[in-house]
Amino acid sequence: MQQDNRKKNNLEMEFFSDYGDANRFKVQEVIGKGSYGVVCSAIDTLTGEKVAIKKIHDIFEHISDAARILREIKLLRLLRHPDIVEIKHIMLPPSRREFKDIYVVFELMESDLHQVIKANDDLTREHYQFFLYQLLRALKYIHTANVYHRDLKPKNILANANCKLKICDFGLARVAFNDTPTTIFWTDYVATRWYRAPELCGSFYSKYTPAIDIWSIGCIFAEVLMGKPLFPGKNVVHQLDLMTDLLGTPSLDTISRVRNEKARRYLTSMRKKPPIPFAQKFPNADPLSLKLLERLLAFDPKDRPTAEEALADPYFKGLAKVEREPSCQPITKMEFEFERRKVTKEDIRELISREILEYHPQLLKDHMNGADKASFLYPSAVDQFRRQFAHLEENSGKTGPVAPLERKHASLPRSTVIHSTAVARGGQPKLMNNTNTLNPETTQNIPFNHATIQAQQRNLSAAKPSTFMGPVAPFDNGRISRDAYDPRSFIRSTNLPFSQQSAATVAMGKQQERRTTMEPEKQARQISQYNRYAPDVAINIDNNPFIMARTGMNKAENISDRIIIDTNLLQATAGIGVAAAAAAAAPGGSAHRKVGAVRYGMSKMY
Ligand SMILES: Nc1ncnc2c1ncn2[C@@H]1O[C@H](COP(=O)(O)OP(=O)(O)OP(=O)(O)O)[C@@H](O)[C@H]1O
Repeated sequence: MQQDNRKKNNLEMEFFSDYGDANRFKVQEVIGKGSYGVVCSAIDTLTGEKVAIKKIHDIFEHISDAARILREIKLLRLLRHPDIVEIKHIMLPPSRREFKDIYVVFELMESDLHQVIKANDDLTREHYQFFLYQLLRALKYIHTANVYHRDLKPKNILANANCKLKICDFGLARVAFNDTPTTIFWTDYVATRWYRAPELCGSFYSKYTPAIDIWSIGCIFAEVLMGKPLFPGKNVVHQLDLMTDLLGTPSLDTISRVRNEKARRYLTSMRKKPPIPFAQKFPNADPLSLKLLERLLAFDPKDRPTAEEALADPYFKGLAKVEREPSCQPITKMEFEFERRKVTKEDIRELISREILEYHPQLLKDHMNGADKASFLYPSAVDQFRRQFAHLEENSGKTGPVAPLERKHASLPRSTVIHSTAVARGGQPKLMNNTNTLNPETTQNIPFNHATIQAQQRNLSAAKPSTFMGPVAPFDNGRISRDAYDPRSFIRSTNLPFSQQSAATVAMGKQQERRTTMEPEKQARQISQYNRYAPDVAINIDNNPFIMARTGMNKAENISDRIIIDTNLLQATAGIGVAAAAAAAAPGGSAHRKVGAVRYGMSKMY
């Protein structure tokens, strides 16, 4: 009898281990924090790969948060591309009906573009070109799927030391369906102001186009070239001022196309400004890159190229190849039905569970066959994870961050493609004896010289701890192998070695920066949660930022009335949201993220 029981237990273990996850991931340390959760590095003992596990807690506290998470995990499942971060797995919660947290396993990246820009003042022209190429290639794929990212910024672009960039954070993304009035979709626009297109700063139109993402990519590229944000506006009016300082006031023709009458009037009444030549603003950049940048930053969205057109720009001659730049099948309406209906928390919970099952094939099969029981308690690793995360979070606060062995925040290699064209930021190329571009085809055979790089790192990291030395070349060649849609078949390069000292220093800085920015983030979240219950409206010209700026605080105080205005400074003056104002003042912090973002109202489902 006892033997029978043991046999049964073993069988169960075997069966469950398929999706029980329990010992599969060994969590290592906290590597990031966002407003939705904590991210830890871990080892996937099944594959030996390093992964990043994001714990998203209390996902059902607010339905809009839950919808955001559903949207993100769904999109990342559907958008499979080497330049988009990949979800590898989602842990099975113990109960389908009652779970609160989810653990999402991503491929591990080493840094993000924000850190890279901050720490590398000696990027080369090849880096610039290659960065932009990858971003546009990802965008082509995303846009052909009919998805708009809507929150592109350096922090949402993960980076590896081998120059690989991957777009992440699809929480604000939307799928555009032809038969759906997009107006509703765009009313809850909260994307980061500094990267926001002019038409979004002034609700020029009732419908937006993928050109909003192209604008953001233009801002990001300019930031890469300059080493600092191009348009760091303090509020939307200031944002538009900065744009027109560089681009000049828009032409009458452009203004005449603006549908919002008040915005039109505002633009017409602006002091006339001539455009500043880009060659003057970016004196040392490759003229071809500036020509493309000017196109990306066209004030009128109709003048901006599509991602596909931008990839065909002469700037990418020798690098771009259509076969390496796949499109995506448009996402079907069915997948995003929940965006178009009134849904309850329970509906979203069910949909998230369904998404999780996509990573647990056997259970998915059972589910499809109706064989699973909703009340069934899955053998889940989540309890164990909860304890591990809690322990790490506690300790990372007390003892400071522990340098992850393989993480290289803020480091990027220099080109070893013969002699690189190192361009001091804002300076002339240091060496011009090589005009090699980071051609995925020519670089694929360049040997990856581990030993040399390690030696270089040791020597140089002592002098300049946050700068990474090494080649651009061993990028995975931008090559999309047989199945362009399967990132697993994408050829990956070896990760570069890691300098303990530099990583510790940089990680510390990063951690500190996060600590100081968490409060404003929380504040932002509170404000947006408050606003979440606002009634549904389409873009309302009375909520136009220009009007807000003029009418002062009476309207701003009336927060429950549909909007939070986009001026942290106004909030500060009026004494409402002092923390938000402090956030606005914090340079380079999260202030520009969500605090004070325009929220014209809620989309229909809420
Ligand atoms: N795949 C990954 N590899 C390495 N680090 C990562 C990965 N994903 C996220 N991180 C780190 O964790 C941090 C927080 O993650 P993320 O931005 O996804 O959280 P979030 O809660 O959605 O953030 P936000 O507050 O911007 O919405 C990031 O800034 C990044 O440094």
